[in-house]
Amino acid sequence: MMDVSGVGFPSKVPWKKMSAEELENQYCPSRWVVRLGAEEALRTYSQIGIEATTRARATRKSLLHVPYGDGEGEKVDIYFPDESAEDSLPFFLFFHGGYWQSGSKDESAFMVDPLTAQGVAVVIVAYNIAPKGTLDHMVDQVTRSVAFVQKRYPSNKGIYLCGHSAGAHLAAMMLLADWTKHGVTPNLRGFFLVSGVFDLEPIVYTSQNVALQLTLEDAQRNSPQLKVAQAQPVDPTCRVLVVVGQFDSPEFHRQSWEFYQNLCQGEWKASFEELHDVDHFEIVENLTQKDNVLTQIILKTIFQ
Ligand SMILES: N[C@@H](CC(=O)c1ccccc1NC=O)C(=O)O
Repeated sequence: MMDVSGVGFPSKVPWKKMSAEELENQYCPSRWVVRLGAEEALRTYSQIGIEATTRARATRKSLLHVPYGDGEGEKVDIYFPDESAEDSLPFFLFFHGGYWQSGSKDESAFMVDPLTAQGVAVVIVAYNIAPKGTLDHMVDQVTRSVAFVQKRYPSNKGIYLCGHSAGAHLAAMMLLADWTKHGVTPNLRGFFLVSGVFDLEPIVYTSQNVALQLTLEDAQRNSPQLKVAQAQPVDPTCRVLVVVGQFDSPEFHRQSWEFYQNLCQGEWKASFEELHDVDHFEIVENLTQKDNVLTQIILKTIFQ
């Protein structure tokens, strides 16, 4: 493909100069894991997620499989701190990753233990992954899940959205949501966008698109990167934290950094963190631990 940036300048879209093989590699997070082989990394991630979910369901007060809509699969699990009023709490919503085609709420309750221990209600959101769901449908589902939490807990002490990888994309789309058609403006106080993808165009040219079937137009319509600098925050004090792991691929680093820069061009109260010594999966696995840096950043943001 042609480099449109001019001779001697690094391209603003380096992926357009990559071979198909290199692009595939850049967008396959498990291949960048250094501590384990790719398959073992994926297995470990899923095992830690399942263990954390089993523990959360056994030890925390919870409401499981609560419908946020009429569609099959439109369910959330809500985990509460012990002995607290259910409604006047900060609510932390988590959207799992898996390239919009794998993962589920039933293996994604990573952060329930350390956050509920500090008085935060945690909501793990399910959405219809591909090929059942299209990306437009997932974005609509996630929007309705956020509106549902606000309607059910109107005296909440803030709604915080966190997503990982593809889930970070879905969370980022909420920066652009039009709440008027949902009859409620959620009390959004913070976003934690962990190892996300914000410009979906390169995904169209990878094997991830076999299940997703994104056209270029679908990808552009669903790319917060192209829109966020022009979007108006509902609440200008709402924090947006963009986080990437040291061992995430260069393309994942570029996606996070450029999204952060676009947030700064708009009126968002954004910050950027590269987390030392973690890969695409450890960055979330470590949220099971209370003394982990990202867990602490999340708690400080909620209780600042
Ligand atoms: N097939 C992908 C899996 C993957 O990307 C992934 C798996 C679990 C949670 C997040 C992921 N990435 C983005 O959503 C890989 O091998 O890295």
